[in-house]
Amino acid sequence: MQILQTAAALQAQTETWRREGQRIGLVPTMGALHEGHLQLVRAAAQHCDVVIVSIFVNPTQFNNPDDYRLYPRLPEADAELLGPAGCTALFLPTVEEMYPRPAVLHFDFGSLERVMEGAQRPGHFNGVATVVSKLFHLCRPHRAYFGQKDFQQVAIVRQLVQDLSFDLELIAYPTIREADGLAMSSRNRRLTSEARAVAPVLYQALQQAEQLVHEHAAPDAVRTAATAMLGQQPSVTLEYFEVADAVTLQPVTEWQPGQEVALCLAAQIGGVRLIDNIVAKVA
Ligand SMILES: Nc1ncnc2c1ncn2[C@@H]1O[C@H](COP(=O)(O)OP(=O)(O)OP(=O)(O)O)[C@@H](O)[C@H]1O
Ligand SMILES: CC(C)(CO)[C@@H](O)C(=O)[O-]
Ligand code: BAL
Repeated sequence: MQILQTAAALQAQTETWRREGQRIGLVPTMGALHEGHLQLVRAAAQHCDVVIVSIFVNPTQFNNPDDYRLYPRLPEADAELLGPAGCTALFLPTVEEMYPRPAVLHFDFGSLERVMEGAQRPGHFNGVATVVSKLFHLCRPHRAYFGQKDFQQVAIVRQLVQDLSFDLELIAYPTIREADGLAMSSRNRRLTSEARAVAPVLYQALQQAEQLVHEHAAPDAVRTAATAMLGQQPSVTLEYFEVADAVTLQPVTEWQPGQEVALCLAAQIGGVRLIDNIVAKVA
């Protein structure tokens, strides 16, 4: 596996691969890799000739300076994991390499970004769209892999691909969980053992909500039940629990038969912010 640290080196390599007719897979990450990331890399290796993994803790998508400062950074350990998973090239740029001057691009994804993560984290999706666009230009992937754990991010990137006519296939990969149901996340490393013991309640609340959807409880009753379950845990601060249409991401007030709904939440446990979701189908 080669490690590339400059945009110029990455561009030269991807141009060569394109000329040779190699199919390029891209897995963008912020590092502190876990099994969720590695499954994306393995999936990319299965379907592509070469796989680029980027590790870049992107400052422009953080609205909270402490969250950015405390984000786990483990580049050496990450590099060890990537070769065996099938990564061909690790792109590990500095902030100055990615942003030689302050980022000024402005994206507007309309109603898709005015809810949930977009509403709670001002500027977040502008930063995501900026860095993902740059990565798409530098890597010129045939396929780009993203996790469903970041459900709204997938919807935003899908819109970005369409709006800017990126010639690539977007692959949304299912959420990988710990044995107790907690969605794998780099931020899980920051949980204390007490917080880690409580954290599976997030998935339990989602499972309860899914069951209620299947029982045709009203959307507001689903929200209320989830909020009540999470409210029983003093260390959990719920930011939102939403029942959203899985395509438009807008809050659901009435079920449509056959509709897919995304049950999405964000919560802080002991000061660590986690997100999770389940997609359920209305009978
Ligand atoms: N548990 C998981 N299952 C599947 N994909 C995942 C999982 N966790 C992260 N991903 C995906 O990996 C890519 C990189 O995510 P990122 O590096 O932010 O990791 P993360 O674990 O989501 O970290 P955090 O949520 O703490 O920022 C994203 O497309 C993300 O959706
Ligand atoms: C897609 C991404 C790598 C952009 O920084 C990030 O938002 C993430 O890790 O999900
Ligand atoms: N995977 C989500 C990226 C973020 O929280 O900024």
